[in-house]
Amino acid sequence: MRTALTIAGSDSSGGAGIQADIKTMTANGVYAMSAITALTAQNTTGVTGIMEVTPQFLEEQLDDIFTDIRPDAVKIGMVSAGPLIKVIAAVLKKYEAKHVVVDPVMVATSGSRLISDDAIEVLKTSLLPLAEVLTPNIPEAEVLSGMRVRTEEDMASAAEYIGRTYHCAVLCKGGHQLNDANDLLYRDGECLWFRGRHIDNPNTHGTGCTLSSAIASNLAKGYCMEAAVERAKAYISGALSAMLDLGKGSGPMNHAFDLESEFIGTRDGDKEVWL
Ligand SMILES: Nc1ncnc2c1ncn2[C@@H]1O[C@H](COP(=O)(O)OP(=O)(O)OP(=O)(O)O)[C@@H](O)[C@H]1O
Ligand SMILES: Cc1ncc(COP(=O)(O)O)c(N)n1
Repeated sequence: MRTALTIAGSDSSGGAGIQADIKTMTANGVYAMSAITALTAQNTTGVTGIMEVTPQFLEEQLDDIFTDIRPDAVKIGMVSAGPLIKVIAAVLKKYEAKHVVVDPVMVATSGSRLISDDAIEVLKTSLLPLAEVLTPNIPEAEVLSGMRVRTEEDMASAAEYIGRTYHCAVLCKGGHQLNDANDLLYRDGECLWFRGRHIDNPNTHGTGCTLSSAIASNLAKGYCMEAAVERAKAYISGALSAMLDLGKGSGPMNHAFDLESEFIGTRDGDKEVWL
């Protein structure tokens, strides 16, 4: 079985972060491992607290993983502080990690800030150059390129600038802002559009985490970048189409849409009767 590692923050409500990544990797047929950068106390309405791990403890988790079960791909999500980013960069180099997917998480769907300003600078100088592919959404692409992104042409220009600067592929996601389901892949001087079907579902908590983990899983299984993105888009469309509706805010998706999940008891009026 192929293996994948997520380096990210824990989401107590289970829809984004480490929890979304492990569900996605499992559903995409790879063995999932995790190195946790921070605990967050959050639900679908917002993040109420962040507790970072120490850089030493993150390094210990990563050393234990790489010296035992080597990941075939690595996905990096929320890393809120510069010293943690430096540890990740050093470990990826030390173990010559393959298929590194970086989702440059900056702000949660609920609006909460998930990275400090100085950490963005460390991200740019030490982590982005190690990535095979970056997956910014539009606001993140604006921060990384210093450009305003308002049109599809702007998405292509920003992705090209980021790709040339950090020598990697860039998947600029249109979600929630320009065109929801249409993403642009810049790779080796060429732009390729992935035009998805817009799904009318307001519950999009964790879409970015899920897409990047699905790409990492498919790279781990040996698919080329274009096929990995295509398959990841199909997976996220399935998870959104399942129309799960949990929580008071922008809720999570159904990562296990392929598995049976209905209540098997019966109903007596308003009451659930257990078998
Ligand atoms: N309503 C939708 N219908 C179909 N696909 C969607 C929809 N919303 C988002 N997507 C897809 O989900 C993926 C994640 O994109 P999105 O822009 O939502 O990421 P993000 O902003 O980083 O997510 P997050 O909510 O985790 O911050 C992309 O492939 C995008 O096209
Ligand atoms: C731990 C963690 N990582 C990432 C996100 C971003 O996901 P979203 O923007 O969908 O809230 C999050 N909310 N929490």
